Amino acid sequence: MSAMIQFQNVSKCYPGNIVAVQDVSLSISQGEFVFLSGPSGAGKSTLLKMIAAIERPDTGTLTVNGQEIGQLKPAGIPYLRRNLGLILQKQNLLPDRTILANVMLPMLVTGTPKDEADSRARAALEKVDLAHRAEAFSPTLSEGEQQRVAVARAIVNRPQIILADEPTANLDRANANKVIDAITFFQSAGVTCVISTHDEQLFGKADRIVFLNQGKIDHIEQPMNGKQA
Ligand SMILES: Nc1ncnc2c1ncn2[C@@H]1O[C@H](COP(=O)(O)OP(=O)(O)OP(=O)(O)O)[C@@H](O)[C@H]1O
Repeated sequence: MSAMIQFQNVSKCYPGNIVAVQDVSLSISQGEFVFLSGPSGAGKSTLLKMIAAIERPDTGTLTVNGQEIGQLKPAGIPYLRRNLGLILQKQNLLPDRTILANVMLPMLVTGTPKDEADSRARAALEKVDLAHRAEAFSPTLSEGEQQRVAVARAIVNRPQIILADEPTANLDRANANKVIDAITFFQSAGVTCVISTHDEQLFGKADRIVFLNQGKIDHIEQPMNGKQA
């Protein structure tokens, strides 16, 4: 399978000489489900931010869907992001719009006709088991339900890649599983998923778990066959 995301000897420092990522080489195939794990400060969020071109590598090359992030011109960023579904710990749902309107928003921004946006948003809410709350406002939803809305919002534009930064932090087991199961549903349809997590109980659901420590890859596990790479 072709590489959807390829880090080659990538390093990244923040101002003040803070080394966040050090010489990381990692190839993620199209349709793969990868968890990034490791202690706080290990560099998980920084890797995700570089894939989304929120940060750029200082050295090395990072290629996402055929585009080299370090060479990306400002005009190329919306195109890259159009193919990414981002799920963050805090979802930033608009509190004064319905759940349906929140999920429709990314499609309306990219010019999808309203009727189509409406039906695709309802279908996405169905997938995260929230179709019955379409007309509700986000402050009336539990944190777990809001996170599932964020999953629906991230996938409505049919991205090729889903990036999630600790999407199950602060959720109880049942809600954490629902969030991951919703993401897994889209991954089974061929979407590449890269998710940072501390939650070891989720590890069995991934193709690979990349353990980071102090900005470097410590080791990689493949839970399906128990092999260590
Ligand atoms: N904007 C920033 N400016 C300066 N330093 C930063 C910035 N963002 C992250 N860092 C530092 O870079 C290192 C890697 O941080 P990063 O957020 O990637 O780690 P993480 O593995 O995602 O941690 P956590 O599990 O706590 O979210 C840390 O030392 C962090 O303090």
